[in-house]
Amino acid sequence: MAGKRKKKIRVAFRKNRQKRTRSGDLTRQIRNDLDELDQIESGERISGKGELTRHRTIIADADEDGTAVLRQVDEAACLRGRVRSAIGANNCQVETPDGSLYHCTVRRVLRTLLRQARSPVVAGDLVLFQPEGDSKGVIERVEPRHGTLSRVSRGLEHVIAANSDQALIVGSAAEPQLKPSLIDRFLVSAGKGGLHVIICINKVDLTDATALQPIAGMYGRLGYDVVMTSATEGHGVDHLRRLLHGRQTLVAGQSGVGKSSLLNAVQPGLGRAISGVSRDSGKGRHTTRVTELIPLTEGGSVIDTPGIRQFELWDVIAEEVEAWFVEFRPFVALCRFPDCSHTHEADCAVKQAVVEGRIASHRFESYVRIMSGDS
Ligand SMILES: Nc1nc2c(ncn2[C@@H]2O[C@H](COP(=O)(O)OP(=O)(O)OP(=O)(O)O)[C@@H](O)[C@H]2O)c(=O)[nH]1
Ligand SMILES: [Zn+2]
Repeated sequence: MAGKRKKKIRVAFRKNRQKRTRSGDLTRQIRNDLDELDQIESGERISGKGELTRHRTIIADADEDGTAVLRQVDEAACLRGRVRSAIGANNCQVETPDGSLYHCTVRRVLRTLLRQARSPVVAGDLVLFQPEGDSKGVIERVEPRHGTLSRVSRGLEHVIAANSDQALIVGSAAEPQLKPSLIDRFLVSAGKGGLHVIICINKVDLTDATALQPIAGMYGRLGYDVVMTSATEGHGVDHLRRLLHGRQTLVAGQSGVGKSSLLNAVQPGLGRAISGVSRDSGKGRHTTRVTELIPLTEGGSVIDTPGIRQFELWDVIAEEVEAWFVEFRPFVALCRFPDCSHTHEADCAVKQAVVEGRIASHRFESYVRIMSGDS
């Protein structure tokens, strides 16, 4: 009997979908999402026709990048805010423009729609939520995102944070050793996400700074801001503070390079936990576990992210990787084959430029590793 009811519901749902598809107001993304919703509802979750009807009327549109938008939200009853942190869909901190904090959950249908993206709501998201009392609420809508950083996790896109102007990519001169290949991966993702990049090399107190000049100079010539810092000794902190002032900055980098220490130095009193403290208490590394937006008192905000060991790239196609290796550009047109991937082909002008020292060999090695799917 229950089976019969589910079948009826599925048919009604499908008919409705076909009708709307014909009228052309559903994008391919939303059709996929509806398929998934269908599957879920044909399973255990649906409680009755009323609920199905509610879903049907709520689901209206999806933007091309898959960000779902629920058009029929009662905007007058909602507040706007920015997500400070999101630990799963039931635990989001949202800040309104007047500085009030709300502890929000995410409307179930929105979660279902965005399930495939694995990131229904992330730090930095601009949302519309229905307040419940003074400090709680339900997120009804996530505005289309810009300025994102993503990575792949179990084959799915994992948006780390949204709506930033720039990414601060932190590496350390030592402990752990600087990993240019990781920086190069970040550069591709940040470029793809539309973020300006600042490369920060921290812990310069641990090495001879002149040894870092060639690599700093190389990234500088490629057009990235480069800043050398020592969070413990204060070196370069004023420069970094100026670069962050008034902007929305996403902070990323390997674990232990000093991201939290740098933020504490930029804004004294911030009190971000640093790895040394947790190591003493025996809790090991990866101190920053939650991606969190922190307003800066002098204007702007930073989004601190957990350290990332392996930064896999999301859905990058060959042409895109090439686009973010900006120094390849003058040579690409000179390759013998117009679709040259600059890996195995003969008469490749990019490879020739590497041999002649006009492209840094470690940059070319990073490129080859990314193209071969190595992480
Ligand atoms: N010598 C030196 N040590 C530093 C510097 N900055 C940070 N450290 C130390 O490096 C360790 C890691 O610092 P964190 O600030 O926790 O690093 P993190 O990048 O935030 O680490 P995760 O939270 O795991 O991502 C701590 O023991 C810091 O004291 C620096 O400029 N010089
Ligand atoms: Zn080539």
